[in-house]
Amino acid sequence: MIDSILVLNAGSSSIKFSVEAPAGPGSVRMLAVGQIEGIGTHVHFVAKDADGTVLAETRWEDGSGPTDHDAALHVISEWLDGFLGDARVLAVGHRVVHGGPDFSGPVVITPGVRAKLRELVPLAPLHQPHNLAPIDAVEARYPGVLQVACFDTSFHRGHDFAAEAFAIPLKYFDQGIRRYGFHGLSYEYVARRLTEVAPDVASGRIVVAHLGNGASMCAIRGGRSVESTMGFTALDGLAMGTRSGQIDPGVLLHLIGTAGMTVPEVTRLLYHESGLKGLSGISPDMRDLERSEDPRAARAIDYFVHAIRRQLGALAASIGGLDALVFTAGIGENSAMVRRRVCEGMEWLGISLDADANEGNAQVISTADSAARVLVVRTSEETMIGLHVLEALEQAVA
Ligand SMILES: Nc1ncnc2c1ncn2[C@@H]1O[C@H](COP(=O)(O)OP(=O)(O)O)[C@@H](O)[C@H]1O
Ligand SMILES: CC(=O)OP(=O)(O)O
Ligand SMILES: [Mg+2]
Repeated sequence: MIDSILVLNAGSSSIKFSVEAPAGPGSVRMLAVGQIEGIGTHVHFVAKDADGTVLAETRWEDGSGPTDHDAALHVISEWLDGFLGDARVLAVGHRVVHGGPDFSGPVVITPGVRAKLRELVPLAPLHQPHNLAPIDAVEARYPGVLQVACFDTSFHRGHDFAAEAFAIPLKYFDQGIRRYGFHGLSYEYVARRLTEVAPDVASGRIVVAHLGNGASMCAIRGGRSVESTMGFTALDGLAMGTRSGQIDPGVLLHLIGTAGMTVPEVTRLLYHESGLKGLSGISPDMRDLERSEDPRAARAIDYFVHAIRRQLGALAASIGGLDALVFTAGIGENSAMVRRRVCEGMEWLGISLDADANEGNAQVISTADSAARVLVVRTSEETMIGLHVLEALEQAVA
């Protein structure tokens, strides 16, 4: 087995991983990739090799599978132990959702860094604890190995003040109460992929819709992030699997002030009980809602699509038009229905969808004469993390 870089990516409903081999300066070769997805709903483990051949797969339909991130990490570690055999683990890269004001790029994890990342747990309760737990597990399994944290927030640093600030007194901005934006590793990867799959528009005005269990959108111009729908936390913007997305802060004042709810209760409401799950009363999982004939499922999807369309208009305004719209992540890559409904009636923005290409999950799903290109790009936060880790390894030996 080849000396490898291990990548771990804990999302809100999944843990994804990959094993990458350094393949010369600035490039990695994927040896294996896998995930446990559907934590909390239909939990499913799969690992594949570079050709997509399934190396291992388990579906637990009877509720006996891992029910939380800790248990999911255990399943993945056991599989990785067998896969890696006696290979040397050169370094481990972790997705860490919140980098706060201090981390604007990947960082080698030291006890001091680890402590700072722990302080950010309240700002990303669905992610940060699950991003940090594997750091300790890896240190116990491979003592002293180089570990690198790669942040969802980094790609968005450098936004203009108007896109980064809240209109509250400036001292709060200075205290770090800003719009950080998330899913940055995914957007960074998609921006790079566009230079390969759509080089003529890659440096233009792009809106990327990362629609997974967590969902956000990003306006990109000249390959750089200009604006994100997510803010101080990964609660803002679009409605998500279990998160509310944008909400009038007056609602929170009412719930806490007049209705007497506690902060932990409101936290639970906004992070765990809202979004598609809260609106439908059925499931946070888009696949369940697409299958359901319950009108509440249809209304939850209506809300999800409406929020995306509204943000698409807003983000196109912030970059002065639209050269390409890109769909990515679990829903964006797989739900032709959501993509179709987002694009319907968007001719005013230059979008003309090719219905057959969309149904067939093609890479380009706009018509040949569409003024704005519409694409489906499979994201890989893991590849982006692998590349960042490789840079850190090269710096460590330089
Ligand atoms: N074939 C599919 N059709 C519709 N939705 C899908 C499909 N496959 C996955 N999804 C949705 O993708 C979401 C999970 O996306 P993912 O990017 O893996 O999430 P995470 O935010 O945990 O990383 C779920 O809502 C799931 O229903
Ligand atoms: C930031 C975020 O919401 O991530 P995920 O979509 O992986 O839950
Ligand atoms: Mg994700």
